[in-house]
Amino acid sequence: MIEIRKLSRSFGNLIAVDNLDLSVGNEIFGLLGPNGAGKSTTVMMLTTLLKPSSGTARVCGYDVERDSKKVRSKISYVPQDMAVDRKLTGRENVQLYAKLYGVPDRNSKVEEVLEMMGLSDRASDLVATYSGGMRRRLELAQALVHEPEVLFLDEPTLGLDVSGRKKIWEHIRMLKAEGMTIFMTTHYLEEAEKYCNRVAIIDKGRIAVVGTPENLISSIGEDASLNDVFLENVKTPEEQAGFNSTQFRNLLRRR
Ligand SMILES: Nc1ncnc2c1ncn2[C@@H]1O[C@H](COP(=O)(O)OP(=O)(O)OP(=O)(O)O)[C@@H](O)[C@H]1O
Repeated sequence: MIEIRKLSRSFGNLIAVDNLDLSVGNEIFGLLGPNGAGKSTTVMMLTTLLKPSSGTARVCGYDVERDSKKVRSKISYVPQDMAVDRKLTGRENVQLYAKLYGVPDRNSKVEEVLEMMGLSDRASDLVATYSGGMRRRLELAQALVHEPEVLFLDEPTLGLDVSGRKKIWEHIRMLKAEGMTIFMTTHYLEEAEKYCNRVAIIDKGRIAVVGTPENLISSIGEDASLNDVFLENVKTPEEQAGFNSTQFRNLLRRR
């Protein structure tokens, strides 16, 4: 569903994404990495919102630069920041999207996705009155209205409480079971460990490791977790600055 070859993106002298190679099939795929690692930049290129500096990416067989319109018709993207209008009702938000995408049989499709996300009862209420979890589910409903083949999610459970996060994951898994490919970023490693079919850890624009959570964890040790895999593959700020942890502690002691 997604084929990335030697994909790079620079901002001035900064290389945000560096020579990325990755293939994603029909799965829940998690892109993990520290702040500033290049996750959002990668997602922005795959969703045609940002031009690559070099390399190629194909989504559903279409090139993100040459066939960007085709790509957009096959995907949906739920960004980190709010993607719904607080001054409209839930239903009006989804209707707006359905109209923009020229969805046939619009009204019944809108009701179907609202129902799917458990929002039918509150669909006539203003989004301003929704909880964070409901708003996230509305963003998903909106993203699903044109039946995308690939769904890109930037930190879908960020800021939600435990039950809100559980609900979002139930929906994500249901979408995968129905044949949708999910490409997501997250900082919640325990969620990625539990729910992603495969993950990649990216650091300073480069992929450090990619694989199933089970395989990555077993390569570290018996009682390990995805947190340990992450820490093993991502440089801490002091390591990036050329210190090892002992040097860093000594430096702090001297101050
Ligand atoms: N429009 C831009 N102009 C200049 N630099 C940018 C721009 N967008 C991103 N960057 C830089 O590119 C690097 C990668 O940023 P990116 O947002 O992709 O990281 P991220 O992994 O998504 O981080 P986070 O987890 O904090 O969201 C960072 O150093 C960031 O400051």
